[in-house]
Amino acid sequence: QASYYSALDGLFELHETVGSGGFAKVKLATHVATGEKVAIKIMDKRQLGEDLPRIRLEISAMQVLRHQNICKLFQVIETETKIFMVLEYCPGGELFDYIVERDRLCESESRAFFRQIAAAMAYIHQSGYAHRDLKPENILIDEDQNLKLIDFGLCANPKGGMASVLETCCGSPAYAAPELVTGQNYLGSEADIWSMGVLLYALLCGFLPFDDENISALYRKIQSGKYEKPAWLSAGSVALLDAMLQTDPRRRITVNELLLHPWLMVGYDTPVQWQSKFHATDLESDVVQQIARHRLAPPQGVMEQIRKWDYSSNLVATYFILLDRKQKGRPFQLA
Ligand SMILES: CN(C)C[C@H]1CC[C@H](N2C(=O)N(C)Cc3cnc4ccc(-c5cc(Cl)c(O)c(Cl)c5)nc4c32)CC1
Repeated sequence: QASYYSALDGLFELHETVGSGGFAKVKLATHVATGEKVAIKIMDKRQLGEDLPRIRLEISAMQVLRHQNICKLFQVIETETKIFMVLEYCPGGELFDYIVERDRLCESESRAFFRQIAAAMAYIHQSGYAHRDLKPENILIDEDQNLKLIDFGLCANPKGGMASVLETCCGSPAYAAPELVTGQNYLGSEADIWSMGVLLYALLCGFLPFDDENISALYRKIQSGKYEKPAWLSAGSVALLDAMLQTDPRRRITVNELLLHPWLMVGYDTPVQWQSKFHATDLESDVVQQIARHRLAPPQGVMEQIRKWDYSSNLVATYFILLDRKQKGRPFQLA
């Protein structure tokens, strides 16, 4: 397996492979200009086949969706055979493994995580998207124990905004809403709320509310909406789970009602800050200054270059990576 890619020469130093999902390989790397760690998702276009449109969708969604709880896409490098996605480093790995290692999380840790998932989903829905494949395998943990959503390969951004219904059936069955498994027309935002209910249950219990090796038995359980309520679940947790795991999507809690639900507020005196901390318009001037100084170039010229938001350029990646360090309160300088 060649682990030398000329397209990355001088831009990134490649390290170990940390995972390989079906048609992609994920390697850790160091961004040479800033010395910062990143992850690079490497795909071979010839192996992608009919999955190529899904990757294009994931890339375009991640370029638009910039949020503190969504894994940041810093750069996209494409050759005639490969696509390289340069991504925010999440050393904590998947939330799925985090739960498995602990059996289940206590209510307060589940709440701290769930508030971040609700923030990401509120932002995604407000941006006119639906994720449609929410599960702990698609949620990563960064170096500060913050959650980062990944895998927007199934996300929908229907032309008519969220109001239009989505026909395609997708995502992972155990997290799929009843209206989805019965092939009815459904709203991505409503199906996402159901998946969030399944996710919250997985955090609090360490197993799934609806599970069966037999797929049609699983679908029947999902459509029944009946699930085990272990004794360790508080009344507040059960009330919220019931509000999200409503089989009738019209009776299901909406993401805006969720953000104000009492369960999310226990121990917190502020509602979930779901708006994105990232502003595409006004650039962070001290980051621009740092780059301009290092390049011995006028700041104005650097700003104009960045504002093109050309994801294939190393300048945009450098800006994003330094901005990310600043937002994490870490020192940022150019190597
Ligand atoms: C089965 N899975 C869905 C894939 C698994 C691959 C390794 C990855 N990882 C790990 O498992 N560490 C232990 C290290 C690690 C560090 N930083 C990462 C940063 C980004 C990503 C990432 C991976 C994929 Cl497949 C994406 O589409 C996106 Cl948008 C981002 N994975 C990272 C990652 C976690 C997920």
